[in-house]
Amino acid sequence: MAERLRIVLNHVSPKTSSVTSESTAGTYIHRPSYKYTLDNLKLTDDQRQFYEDNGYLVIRNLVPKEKLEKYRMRFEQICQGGVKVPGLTVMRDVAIAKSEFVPGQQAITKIQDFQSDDELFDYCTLPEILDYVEAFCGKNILACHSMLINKPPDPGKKTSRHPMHQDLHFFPFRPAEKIVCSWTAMQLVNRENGCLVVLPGTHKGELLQHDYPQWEGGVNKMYHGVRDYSPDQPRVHLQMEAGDTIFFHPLLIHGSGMNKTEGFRKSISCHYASADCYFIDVKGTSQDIIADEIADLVCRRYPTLKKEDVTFSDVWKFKSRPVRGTETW
Ligand SMILES: O=C(O)CCC(=O)C(=O)O
Ligand SMILES: [Fe+2]
Repeated sequence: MAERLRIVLNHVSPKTSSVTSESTAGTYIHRPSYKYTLDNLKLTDDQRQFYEDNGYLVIRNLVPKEKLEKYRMRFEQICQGGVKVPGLTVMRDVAIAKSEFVPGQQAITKIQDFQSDDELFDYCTLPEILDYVEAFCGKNILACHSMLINKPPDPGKKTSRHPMHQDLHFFPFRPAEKIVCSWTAMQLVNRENGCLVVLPGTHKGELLQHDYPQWEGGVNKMYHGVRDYSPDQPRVHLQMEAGDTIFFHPLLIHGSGMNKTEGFRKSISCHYASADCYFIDVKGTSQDIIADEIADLVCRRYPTLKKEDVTFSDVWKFKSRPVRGTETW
């Protein structure tokens, strides 16, 4: 009987590796072992297995176009200086003097940390997205890192590229499988304007050493890349339409290409973590350099703070907001 059950279950679920456990009734049953996803109602078996194997999943047409238009308009208002958002980080391109909205100012490549702006933070609270996030983080979800990325037309120096990296490099919380990024294209994003590039399966590896790449034309602030990255590994270029959303694991190696068009390429993203995540001390690890850089940035913004008082963990706790469930860090 047990042998027959084993054969039947293996036959039904040939793609999932299985572990054998003994049920209370004493019968051997087979449960698929999943490392990167939780039991959930949202993902189909194929989607779940795809994420397990590849470390990412694209859901087409997930975010309504009207929402994207609202986020775009809010971004424009912020860039024009009409709205001040407390805590917002504005990043400008190293090489491009021509801004999209305010002539004579360095181009804004990214705004980060819009947790205190209800209009942009609306993206991080969308039920369409959180229903998927539950499959990775569980029921108590914190939005911990929000970004709107505005990849500028490349000035010919290739500075619009985003080096290949793992997002976990920036985070002092674990476990990695309880963290996920949602990244939504706000327009057509393709190889011409610099789509996301991923190395499937790299989420199964370790957190690697990151540095600023040695690029001739300069590198944008915080654009750390994987050291000794081998460009020969299989890579996938993800062409996406407005509203298409990718969910990906924080160890997945990814980056984005040069923007060869005349327009700014826009996407919006949020990293989520389970409220059950715990903090680690990054002293003496490969994350030391990013912790130090972030502490410098915070001290420049709040000059009354002393660097030794700014802990990497506190910065992340400060930015994070519960978006499903009530638990927090
Ligand atoms: O949108 C992009 O170009 C990629 C951005 C990214 O991966 C990041 O900021 O961590
Ligand atoms: Fe990233």
